[in-house]
Amino acid sequence: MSRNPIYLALDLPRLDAAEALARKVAGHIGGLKLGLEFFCAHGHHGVHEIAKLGLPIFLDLKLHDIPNTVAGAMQAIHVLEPAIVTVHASGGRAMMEDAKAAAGEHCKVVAVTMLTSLDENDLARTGVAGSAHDQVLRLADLAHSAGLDGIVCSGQEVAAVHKQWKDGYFVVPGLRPANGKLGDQKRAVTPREARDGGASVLVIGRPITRAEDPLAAARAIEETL
Ligand SMILES: O=C(O)c1cc(=O)[nH]c(=O)n1[C@@H]1O[C@H](COP(=O)(O)O)[C@@H](O)[C@H]1O
Repeated sequence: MSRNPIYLALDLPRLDAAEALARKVAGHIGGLKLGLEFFCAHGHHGVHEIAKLGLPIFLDLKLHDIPNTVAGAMQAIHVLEPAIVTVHASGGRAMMEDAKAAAGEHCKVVAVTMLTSLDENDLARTGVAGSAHDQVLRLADLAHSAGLDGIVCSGQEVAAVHKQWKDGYFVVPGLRPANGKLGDQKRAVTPREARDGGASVLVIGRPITRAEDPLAAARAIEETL
């Protein structure tokens, strides 16, 4: 059986709580995602502590700056040996090329295309006309041409991206079980739909971390896949 594609988003302010939760659901997930909230609060020390659980670490820092600065940041996180790191595709081709060149040999670098908390109205307000679908495909193409391993997109676009980038690595967040609370997510699909669309990684946070019984929630999601 292939590896469990669920990466639990540990967006929790306390390190001990994050560690305890990860330990509890470890048998029902394939990896752990540490994002901005976690990294700003706990830095390298926090990553080392969570890595002790033995699951692959997805360091979701969504780097977005000039190429030289992003390459320097990538070098600085080398020691943490992340399995996956994110940059923003809108940082441009040179930035993505330099990020990939600076990444560790076994680290997948994936580009965030259009955040799953945005819809087409939000996109228009940033000055980008057209559909979410077109914007994601355009940025996926740019990330591919820059030599990245894959992209981050919503489950609404993943099948289309998969069609044009057969061996890409596709990270899909913004997932909600049927009838799950959306919160700030606007382009949500179920974990099963994302997997069927060709997602390589399913990022799931609040449906597990905020559940009354996180273990039961993780198990129930795993069973739908
Ligand atoms: O890069 C990401 O992981 C990401 C990209 C994106 O477009 N949307 C998105 O929600 N995420 C992350 O995925 C996680 C989703 O969390 P939940 O909405 O709680 O499941 C959060 O940690 C976000 O930072």
